[in-house]
This record gives sequence, C-alpha cells and structure tokens, in this order.
Amino acid sequence: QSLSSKKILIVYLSRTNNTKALAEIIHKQIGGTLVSLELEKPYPQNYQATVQQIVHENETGFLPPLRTKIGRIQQYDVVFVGFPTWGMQLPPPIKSFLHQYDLKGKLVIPFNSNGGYGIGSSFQTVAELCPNSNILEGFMTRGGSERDGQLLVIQGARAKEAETIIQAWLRKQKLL
Ligand SMILES: Cc1cc2nc3c(=O)[nH]c(=O)nc-3n(C[C@H](O)[C@H](O)[C@H](O)COP(=O)(O)O)c2cc1C
Repeated sequence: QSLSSKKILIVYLSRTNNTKALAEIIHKQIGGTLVSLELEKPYPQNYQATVQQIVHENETGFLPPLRTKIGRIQQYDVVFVGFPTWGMQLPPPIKSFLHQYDLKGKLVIPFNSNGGYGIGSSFQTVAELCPNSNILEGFMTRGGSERDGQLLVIQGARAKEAETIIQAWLRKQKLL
C-alpha cells in the first residue's frame, strides 16, 4: 500500500549525527514529521563515561526521561524509529520512547547506524516493546565509531550512497 494517505512520524536518537543523516534521507524521500529525541538529562560528552552509564542503565532497566514530547501520537499511521547500536542493544532513550508511547496498530519501521558490529538485539527489542504493531523489516548501515574517534561519517559521498540504498529499501518494502 502507498503511504501517500498515511501520517508518518520519523523519530530518531543520534549522538554524533549519523542516524540523524539517515532520518533526514528518509524524511526527504517520504515526508512526514521528523523528531529528534532529546533527554531531560543529556549523556556525558565523554565516550567512556557514556558507555559506563549505558551499561548501568541496561542492567537496572532505567528508562531515561525524555525532554521531547510528541503531540497526539494517535494521529500517526506509520512510525519510523531510528537509533544507533549502543552496547549491542537498543539505546535506553528508545526504550523510554517505546514505553511511553503506545504504537498499537501502527506500522513501525526501525532503522539503525552502528560502528560495524551490527544491530545486536536492538531490532528484536523494538519488536518486543511493540507487541501490537506491524513491524517492517528495518534498515541498518555502518555509521561512525566514536571509540575510534570517527564521529559523523554519513556525509558527502557516503550520504549519497546511503540515499541510494535507503531508496532501494523503501521500494522493496513498498513504501515508495
Ligand atoms: C555509548 C556507545 C556505545 C556503542 N556501542 C556500539 C556497539 O555495541 N556496536 C556497534 O557496532 N557500535 C557501537 N557504537 C557506535 C555507534 O553505534 C555508531 O557510531 C553510530 O553510527 C552512532 O550513531 P549516531 O551518530 O547517530 O549517534 C556505540 C557508540 C556509543 C556512543
């Protein structure tokens, strides 16, 4: 089915803007409302401190409160959810988002950038947290590697390439 009559929300979490670049490409191709998820209390600048904090949050199941509020989530038919892989898991702020907003009955489409180790359990966790949604096959690509000092890499020629791959994925999913 075509998306032309559907209301689309594109929500993403991004620390070094790789996932943001993917979100903007999707937005450019299919439109909708683009929202960056921000926290009440941002993570530290320091990479190692952030890694440690996330390990702890994952262990305790802590759901970091979101500063971003989404108005009338019921209005959307399709929700793209974008995030980096953190510690081979779904980042805690995305867990917060999926706990806070009921995506029942909606088409939910994950997308991801990662440092080269893949999505880990992240897409599986999205499915678990959206038991009453229709989950489409997600998109993932290699982004940066903050550990190795590689921040934004999805730019220039890499962004053009990502655009082509994303378009093919959206077509395959019959979204374009
Ligand atoms: C705290 C933290 C943990 C990460 N853990 C992983 C990981 O487990 N596997 C992986 O492939 N990349 C990992 N990365 C790298 C990011 O997934 C990758 O750089 C991604 O493109 C970042 O997206 P962003 O620019 O939208 O923030 C981690 C990055 C951070 C900051």
